[in-house]
Amino acid sequence: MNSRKQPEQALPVIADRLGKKYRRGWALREMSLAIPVNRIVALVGPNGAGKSTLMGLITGLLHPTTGGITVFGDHPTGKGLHPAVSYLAQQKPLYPQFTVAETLTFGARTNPTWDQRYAGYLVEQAAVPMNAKVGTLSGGQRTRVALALALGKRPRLLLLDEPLADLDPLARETVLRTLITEARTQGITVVLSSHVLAELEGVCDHLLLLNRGQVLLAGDVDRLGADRVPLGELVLNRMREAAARGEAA
Ligand SMILES: Nc1ncnc2c1ncn2[C@@H]1O[C@H](COP(=O)(O)OP(=O)(O)OP(=O)(O)O)[C@@H](O)[C@H]1O
Repeated sequence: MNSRKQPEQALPVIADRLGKKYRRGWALREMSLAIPVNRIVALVGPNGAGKSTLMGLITGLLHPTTGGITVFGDHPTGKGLHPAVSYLAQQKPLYPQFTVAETLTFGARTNPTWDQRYAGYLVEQAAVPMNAKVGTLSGGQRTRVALALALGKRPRLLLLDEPLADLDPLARETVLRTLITEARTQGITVVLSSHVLAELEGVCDHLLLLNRGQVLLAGDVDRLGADRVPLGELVLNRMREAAARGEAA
C-alpha cells in the first residue's frame, strides 16, 4: 500500500474500469463498482464469474491488467494486505503443527493492530481448546480459529472467499451468526462469497452479482427489491435474463 494520507471517508473498495486478463483470456472486464461501508456484501455469480479474481485484486495478490482499484483510498501494491483488511480463503492456510494459542501468537506478531483479548474471546466462545494442535481440529473448529485470526486483526474490511463450504449446516449457521454479530457490533464491512444463496438470505444487506467478469447487479438488497423477493430468487431471475440474452457464463 502507498503511504499517501487518505480521507477518513474513503470507501472500502472502489474499482474503476477494472480488468484482469489471464493467459486464457479476460477474467474481469471494465468492472466499475463501489463497496460502501458497514455492509455485509454477498459476492455471488456462477463458476468462473470472477469472484476470486476480484478478491485477489482487492488483496493485492493479483495486479490489474487495465483500470484501477482502491482499498480505503490506497492502491494495493502486492506487498501485503492493507492493514485494515483481513482475508479468509476457502483453504484457510493455518499451520497444522501450531497449537491454537501459537496461532494467535503468530497473529499478534504479524499484525500491528492485533487485539489478543478479542481473538482469545472468539476462540473461547467457539469452545476450541487453546492447547489443541490446529491439525487435529475439525473443519468447523478450524474455521472458527481462522475467523478469530482474521477478526483479531481488527479489520475494517473482511473478505471471505467461500469460507463455509466445508462446514455442516449447523456449523455454518453458528459461524455466520458469529460473523454477523461481530460485523454489526464492530462496524466491519464484510464481503462474503458463496454459492449457497439460501445461507446469504437475511445475512447480507448488499448484493454484488458478477457474470462473465462483469457486474450484473449491485446495490443494497432493500433497494433492489429483495425485501419483497428472496435474495436467491432475485439473483436467479437476473441470471435467467442474462441467459436469455445469451450473456450467461
Ligand atoms: N490463475 C489463473 N490462470 C488462468 N485463468 C484463471 C486463473 N484464475 C482464474 N482464471 C480464470 O478466470 C475466470 C474467473 O475465475 P475466478 O476464479 O475468479 O471465478 P469465480 O467466480 O471465483 O469462480 P468459482 O465460483 O468457480 O470459484 C475463469 O474463467 C477462470 O478459469
